[in-house]
Amino acid sequence: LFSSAASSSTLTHGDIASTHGDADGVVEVNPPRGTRDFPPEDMRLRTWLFDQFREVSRLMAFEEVDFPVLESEALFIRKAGEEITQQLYNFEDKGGRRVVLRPEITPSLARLVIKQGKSVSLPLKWFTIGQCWRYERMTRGRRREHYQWNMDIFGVPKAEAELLHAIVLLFQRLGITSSDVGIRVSSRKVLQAVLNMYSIPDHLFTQVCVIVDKLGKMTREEIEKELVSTGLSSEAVQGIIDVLSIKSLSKLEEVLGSDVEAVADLKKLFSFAEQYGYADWICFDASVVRGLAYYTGIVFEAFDREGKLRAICGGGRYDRLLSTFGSEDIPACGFGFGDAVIVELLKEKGLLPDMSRQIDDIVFPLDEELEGPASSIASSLRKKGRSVELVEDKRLKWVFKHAERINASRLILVGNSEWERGMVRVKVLSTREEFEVKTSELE
Ligand SMILES: CC(=O)Nc1cnc2ccccc2c1
Repeated sequence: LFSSAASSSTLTHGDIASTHGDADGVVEVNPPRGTRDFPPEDMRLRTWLFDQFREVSRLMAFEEVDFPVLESEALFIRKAGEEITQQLYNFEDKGGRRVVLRPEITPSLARLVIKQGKSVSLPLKWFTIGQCWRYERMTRGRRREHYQWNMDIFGVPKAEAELLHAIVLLFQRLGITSSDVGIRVSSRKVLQAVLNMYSIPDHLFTQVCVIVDKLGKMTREEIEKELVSTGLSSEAVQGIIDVLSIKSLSKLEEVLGSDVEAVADLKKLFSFAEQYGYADWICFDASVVRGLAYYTGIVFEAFDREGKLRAICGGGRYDRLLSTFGSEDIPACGFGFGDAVIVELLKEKGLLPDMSRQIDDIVFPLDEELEGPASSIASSLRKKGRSVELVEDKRLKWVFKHAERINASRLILVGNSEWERGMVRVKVLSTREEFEVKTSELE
């Protein structure tokens, strides 16, 4: 393309559009289906949200890690029928390798922990904010990508209370209260205990979890049908549904007995919640199982108490994930917090922060031969840490309007008469006060 065009006088739109554009020559300006651009205003909101994620990670003394968005497909092949593994954004690369755009972060975390092996001392407290992908038939018009904040703890058999604290701290930073949002907490060991009561074989456990996670999204009949199709007896199905509708720990204790691990774990967690001071944020709800196959213990998800939105975040314990990758197991727990539902919630609650631009100084030469001096003023102010916009070949009227639009604190006008006296004119936009100052004393 460029070689042919370069031979002619200049590269024209036609040369490029004919290769990249469609009939009328304009290239498709929208991003691929199900994906988003982040123009400045949207990017300011995203940066603000991610800064809250980072600050909470710092408060919790977690270390930041990162991974490629591209991963081996093998990391996500699981047989439990999860929606997330049935919508892999997968393909074969030019080297014939089966790869995916990752649908979640946890398997990458596990891979790095295994790779780091002996060279890292436990416990590990790692966080990352990363884009995740799914290839969903656009019939449902849902997004194919989102960003997730992940917080994970490796090497601590009981650390879920720390994760819940991180989630509560995040909500509090955003101005969300425990009357806006709750966190449903349960344990997969509840379901384990029920399956044992009906002597259902262990290999059905993850499948049953994935199915009952759809409680509330599918009708009870559909769930019962799916459970029966995995080979469960109808009284086992009934027993599962009955236990999963329990909403109090004391009721659970009555049904399962107090020597069941699930009950002991949960009672301990709820007493820790009192000590952390977030007890009014959490509630026991046996129907919480979460839809990922690898959870083995405590699971939780945050929800809006008005019940208008999907889960805001969710997570749990996954003590057996590393052995599914052929490595020694290490106790682990973590959560994922998406960038979509939380923004919907903030909009609902009128909690979106002011996202307008803000810069410190606009520097404007009042005529052409002062462009040099204006650049030196801008340079010295930037060295002092001021954000400076250097404006040129505009009319003064435009500059005043522009200063208002981008919320500049000051307007620095470089004019001939002042410059000859080693001065510049400063206009403080908030107070309208205007004064001259020695160039050398400007800061
Ligand atoms: C509300 C939303 O955007 N959800 C979403 C969007 N993209 C995803 C991509 C991968 C996995 C989960 C995803 C979830």
